[in-house]
Amino acid sequence: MAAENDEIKPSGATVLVVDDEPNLRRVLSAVLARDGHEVLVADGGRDAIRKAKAQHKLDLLITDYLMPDMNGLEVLESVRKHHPGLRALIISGHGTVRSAVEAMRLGAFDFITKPFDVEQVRDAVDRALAAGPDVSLEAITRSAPGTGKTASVLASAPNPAPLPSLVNIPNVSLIGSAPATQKMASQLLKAAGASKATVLLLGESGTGKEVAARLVHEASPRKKGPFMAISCAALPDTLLESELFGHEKSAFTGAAAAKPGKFELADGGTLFLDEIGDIPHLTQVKLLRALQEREICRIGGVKNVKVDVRVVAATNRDLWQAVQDGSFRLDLYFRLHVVPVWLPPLRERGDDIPALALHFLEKIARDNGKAFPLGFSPEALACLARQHWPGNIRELQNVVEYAVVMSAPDAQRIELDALPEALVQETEPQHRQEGQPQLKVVNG
Ligand SMILES: Nc1ncnc2c1ncn2[C@@H]1O[C@H](COP(=O)(O)OP(=O)(O)OP(=O)(O)O)[C@@H](O)[C@H]1O
Repeated sequence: MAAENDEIKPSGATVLVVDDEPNLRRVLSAVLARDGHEVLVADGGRDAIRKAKAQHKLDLLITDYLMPDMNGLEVLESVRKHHPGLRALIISGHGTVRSAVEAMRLGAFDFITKPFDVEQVRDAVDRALAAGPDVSLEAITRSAPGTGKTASVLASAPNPAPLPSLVNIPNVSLIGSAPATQKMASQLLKAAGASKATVLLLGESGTGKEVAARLVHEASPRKKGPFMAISCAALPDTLLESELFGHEKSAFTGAAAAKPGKFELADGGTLFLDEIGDIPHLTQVKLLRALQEREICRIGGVKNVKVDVRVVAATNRDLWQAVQDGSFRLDLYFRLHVVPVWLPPLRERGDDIPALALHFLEKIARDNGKAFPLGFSPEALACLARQHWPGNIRELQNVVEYAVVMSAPDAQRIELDALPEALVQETEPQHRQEGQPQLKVVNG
């Protein structure tokens, strides 16, 4: 088995291993050398930069995240000045997902949490080497957008734990640190990295599918391209087709001028198709063709137009069930079900409720021109925490909005009596028992 694997592994690469723990350096060097790579070791960031500078050829950096002299992302940033496009694996025993997210955003290939399995590292090394140099390099060494600080300064901010934002990239703020949320975020970021793969977001209404779709776009190499969103349930059949594929002049009554559809408008970027489970049969056929051929034909048009679009689709329906009962095409299902990501209901990430509630409180108070209340009273927070939240994060947001409106303009905090009465009266046990995920994720 090992011998078989050895035959297909990339070998002969030059790898720099940076870790202040001698044992780890030893283990990693031994494993990599056994796989036929040339291994350089450094016991810290400065040593790594010096060695990288002196090195002509470097194919991969494996660096610890937390080291006494600098963190792994700073090492990556500096080393890349001498080795543009260098791939990196960041290893951390202190791996908050936030650092992982930051690492991926800055162009690290993978983030590995200690304790790790040697096979896991070998696998990550193989994938990083097989991927070749990172061509989106400028994005890594550039200053982090909108802050004026360098990305490494952001990443090394002391103790990220009190910050509620799990992912905070321009246009996207994904709040939450519950294990289910972390898993979701890490899957979304991995999906983002595969710039063409169709992503299918599965989750109940209000679980953050649009936020997730934006994250996939903004964290992907397509982020400079457009992000277009359309709700497939909100439009009558003919209008939906015209919105998706566009139309030529006089294609139908009222088509006074030619109009490009969302597929064309999203060229080079991402198209978010919300409520995909609701599209009519005929549109399913056309969508399938667009996904297969990567080209569309406007309504009333004669020529096909090539489009470079990544589709992120979302549904709160059980799509597999829809396939079973004949309302959704099997071939389209498989076209969409490439990278499925499950968005857990809020009741399965109860730990996120305080951070989400505070996030909405700040945002809503600001939007309403109110002074930002300091927070929630313990009773109010406890009440929020024990709800079942059938409407998920959107419902929590609505409740916070209600509470802001109901509170006195100069209220220092949100009290229990500012929350909707029905919520306050609800009792924990009944509602906790009700909630079961409504969706089945096939092969997910
Ligand atoms: N993790 C999160 N962090 C911060 N805000 C969030 C998060 N998830 C969702 N939201 C917010 O909650 C609201 C509902 O999210 P969103 O519209 O993305 O849900 P959805 O699953 O698309 O809902 P629907 O299926 O009803 O369209 C939005 O205002 C969104 O900004």
